[in-house]
Amino acid sequence: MTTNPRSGADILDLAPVMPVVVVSEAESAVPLARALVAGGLPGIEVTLRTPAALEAIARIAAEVPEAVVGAGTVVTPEQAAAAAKAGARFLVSPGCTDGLASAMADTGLPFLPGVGTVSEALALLERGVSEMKFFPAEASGGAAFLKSLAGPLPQVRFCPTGGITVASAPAYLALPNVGCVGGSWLTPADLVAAGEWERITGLAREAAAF
Ligand SMILES: O=C(O)C(=O)C[C@H](O)[C@H](O)COP(=O)(O)O
Repeated sequence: MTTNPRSGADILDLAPVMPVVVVSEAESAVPLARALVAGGLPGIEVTLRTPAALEAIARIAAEVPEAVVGAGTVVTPEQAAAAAKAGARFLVSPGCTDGLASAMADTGLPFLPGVGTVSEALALLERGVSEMKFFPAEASGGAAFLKSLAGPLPQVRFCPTGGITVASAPAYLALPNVGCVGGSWLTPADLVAAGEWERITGLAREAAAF
């Protein structure tokens, strides 16, 4: 069984790539998680964008103990609590407010709050948070932006997400302040709908080797 992450750093260290998945049917959650784990990616961010998301998190937590399932797209305090109740082992948000950061901290789970600017990163540092999601990565300046931050803010490590592909991931991962990258390219909707689990394992294996 994979160890539960206890800090933001533990989340970043799960694997080079964090699959960001949108689950439309709760029935696909378990085989999807198994396919990613088989490819070497234990950490899975299930976005709270679909009605099936909380059920998907609960099923993965109960049935795939080798996976470390987290909730993504946490945008309200209520969602943070609901995701924790469903069995999420970490939380990820695309942006952050004081209220959301407090709600995520109150769950006792490790979390990666989202930032897109230096000032947002500074606000989180003031709260003692030094691991963050950088979103939307490509649209907000990409690897060049994060490279610029490594000088003034060397204590912050990021999981850039948003527009990253198998081709652009290595440039991010080469930076000292990037722990892992997030992306949805590992679980294309058509492969999930068709139950093409072996092909998803293949995409995961390629990413796990970064
Ligand atoms: O839902 C969230 O919480 C987000 O922050 C958005 C996702 O992380 C990105 O949509 C994934 O990015 P793509 O790999 O470009 O699909």
